[in-house]
Amino acid sequence: MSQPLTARRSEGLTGRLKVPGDKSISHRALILGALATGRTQITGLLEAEDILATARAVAALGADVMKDGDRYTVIGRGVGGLKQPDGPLDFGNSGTGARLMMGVVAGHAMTVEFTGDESLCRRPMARVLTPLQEMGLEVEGEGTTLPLTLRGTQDLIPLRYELPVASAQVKSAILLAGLHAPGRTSVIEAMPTRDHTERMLRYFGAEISVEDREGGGNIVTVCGDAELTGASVYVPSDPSSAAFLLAAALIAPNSEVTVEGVLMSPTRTGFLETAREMGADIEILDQHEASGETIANVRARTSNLKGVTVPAARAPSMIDEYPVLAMLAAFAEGETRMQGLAELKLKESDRLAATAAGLSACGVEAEVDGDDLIVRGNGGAVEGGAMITTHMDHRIAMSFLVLGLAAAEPVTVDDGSMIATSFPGFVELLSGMGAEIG
Ligand SMILES: O=C(O)C1=C[C@@H](OP(=O)(O)O)[C@@H](O)[C@H](O)C1
Ligand SMILES: C=C(OP(=O)(O)O)C(=O)O
Repeated sequence: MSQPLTARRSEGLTGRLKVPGDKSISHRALILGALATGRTQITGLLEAEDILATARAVAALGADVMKDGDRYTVIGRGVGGLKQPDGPLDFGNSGTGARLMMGVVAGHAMTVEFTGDESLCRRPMARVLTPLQEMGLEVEGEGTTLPLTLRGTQDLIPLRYELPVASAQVKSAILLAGLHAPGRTSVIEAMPTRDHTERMLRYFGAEISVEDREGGGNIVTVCGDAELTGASVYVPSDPSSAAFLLAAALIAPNSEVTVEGVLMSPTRTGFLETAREMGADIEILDQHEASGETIANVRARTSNLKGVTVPAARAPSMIDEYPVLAMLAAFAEGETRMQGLAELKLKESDRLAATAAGLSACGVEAEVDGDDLIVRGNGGAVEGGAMITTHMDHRIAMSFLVLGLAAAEPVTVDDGSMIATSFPGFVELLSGMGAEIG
């Protein structure tokens, strides 16, 4: 059942708060925990629908997943040791969960049906299936969208693969399959994407190397027949979730908000870099290392913003933040052009089209020009007063609710229920900052 939500113009948003754990690291902690021998303890795991779907999937494959207070424990079955599940694996709305687990199932002699919700069943899977089929995975039928039945094998062949799209999900699926293949599996990426799989694999004891690729990017190589050992994982706050609260503070008058313990991996900080180029008053405080990642407190204050050009090369480091960046652009003076965003058409919805349509409905000049998104702000005044179609997309819902906090008229999103897929507590945290939302 859809749950409309409305945000009204609010002033003086303030607070020092934490957002839930990083979604990418949470998926990987559960998956590597299941593939390791022994006990993996995870603190700060994101308890959102996408992650709970991955937890159910690894449990269906034979790992023990237990919760005790705010700590999760996974008892793994070792690389190649998972068992045939009794029924289909349902990944709900989550592209990451489905695609990474395809890499895992590829390395086991089992037949597994993968499925998901209406949005996930529209998303392209060939990008993962093609390299995994080269390694030995079999796919029943001709389809390349879920539901799909996959047959893995214990005799995977190692692969050297050049990514045709900048995608951490594809890279990770191949590396996870590579754990099961004898020899070295390499993924060549022209643009560096988030590197959480590589970092965590090394932390769990896999042999993995990252070399510079000539002309830019990386060559990531994992050694097969790997053994992983259970470890303790701390999940820092998700920078993609933090971006919504920081954006709200930047556009709502008289606001100052600090988000604590945010993951600051350079593969994830494109939003902060771009917002600063737009003139945002953002400060990075108390930066330090924790569990092999850099984290910091991030403070944002109401700012006068100006339009900028965002180069395509920055896209992987802020791929999920473009819809909310577009909301900042709506309040900026002048044109913001976000370049090279073909991948955004393939997310939970076509985010380029959904963002441009929603902004136009709110009286903001916005258009899609090929793979670019263009937003023309007029320096602070946004009408609002629209009902936004979210197309089962959590980030579209959250972005337009943020816009509504600073628009002249209230903004309603047709369905806020999908927010729970990545950011449980979003509405409550904003309310706690003084926002009129509900
Ligand atoms: O690897 C990951 O955890 C993710 C990678 C990105 O997708 P792509 O790999 O498709 O760019 C991102 O959009 C998604 O939210 C999480
Ligand atoms: C694209 C996203 O996630 P996924 O691909 O895992 O569904 C997202 O969270 O914005």
